[in-house]
Amino acid sequence: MSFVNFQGVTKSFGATVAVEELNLQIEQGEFFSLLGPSGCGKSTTLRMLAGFIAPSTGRIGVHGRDITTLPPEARDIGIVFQNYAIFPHMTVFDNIAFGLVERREDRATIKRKVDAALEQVGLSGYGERYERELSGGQKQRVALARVLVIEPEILLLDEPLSALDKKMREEMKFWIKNIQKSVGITTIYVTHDQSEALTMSDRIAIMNEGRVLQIGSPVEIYEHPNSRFIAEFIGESNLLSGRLADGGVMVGGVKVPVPEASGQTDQEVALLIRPEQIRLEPITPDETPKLEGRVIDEVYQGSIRRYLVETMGQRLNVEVPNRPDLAQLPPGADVSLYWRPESGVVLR
Ligand SMILES: Nc1ncnc2c1ncn2[C@@H]1O[C@H](COP(=O)(O)OP(=O)(O)OP(=O)(O)O)[C@@H](O)[C@H]1O
Repeated sequence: MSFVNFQGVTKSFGATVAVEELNLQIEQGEFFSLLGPSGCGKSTTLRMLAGFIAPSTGRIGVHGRDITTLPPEARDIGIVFQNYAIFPHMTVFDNIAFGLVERREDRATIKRKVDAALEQVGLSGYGERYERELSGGQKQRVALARVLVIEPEILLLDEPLSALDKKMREEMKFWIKNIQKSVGITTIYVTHDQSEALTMSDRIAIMNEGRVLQIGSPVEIYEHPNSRFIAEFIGESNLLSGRLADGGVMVGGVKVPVPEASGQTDQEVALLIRPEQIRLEPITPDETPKLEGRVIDEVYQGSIRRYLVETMGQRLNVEVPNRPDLAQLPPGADVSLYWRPESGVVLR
């Protein structure tokens, strides 16, 4: 039996179906992300688990207990939102102590637990500060400490990094993941940012229009997306249109080998190739490459060069590391293209 169980959960707001027939199992200690575009239903899912809204149909279970109709305060769940919900008129110490005071813990225990929480989030010595004296990242650390100190069974994080600047977001991604691992708390993270989900999660559920389209590890989701929607939503993608053939996909008169191509010959498919999987080389006169193309555009982006290459009547994005041993290819250059057959994913 999984730790968190959504069974046939649907939530409608009038005519809007925010979440439809959700069946989701999350294991104890897992870092699980709900990822999807705005309006896909991820916050609604989280809010139903927290008890802020009730499902229209279906059941939610935690640790073998049916919590579908329990009020939020009767659920053992902590939540951190996008906007740092810390009290401005209280010190950091008192903010973190808040839940413990409500539970009427004694002063010595409160002091010990708050000091430990401050240390855990790297804010020892910040106890006497007020919200206005903290950076955005520090405020989110306080918000997290305030939740962790009461040792909930489940931690819910609703876009906790989206109000931070890019550099702080990068730093906090690793920091949150590390803290989650060291505490071992079952965590459900809501985000529309694929890089956050890929970096932090054990597993990711990709949602769209109220439904879960795929669940898998970051590697499974990125390397084996099960639909065009996911291929395009996660990372950069080239989707070549072609038709299934024996051992490959026919693209513009060329058979591109693929590892497995079950399905009907001649069926229309898309062949996904990630930009970083393609190797580009200048064509030398004695070469007969399998795939030839021409550079249409080149964009310098510091650590990589991005090329737009026309081949087999279609255009591909190619990402090449900026290294002295890799040729720089100006627009107009004739090139050969290589990738391993197993880098291609056939999507229907
Ligand atoms: N209280 C509400 N009343 C009416 N419709 C709602 C309500 N809450 C959410 N919805 C609708 O339900 C759908 C899913 O919303 P939800 O907030 O779960 O999406 P989301 O994936 O979290 O989006 P975002 O990333 O923009 O927060 C949307 O169409 C939204 O407009």
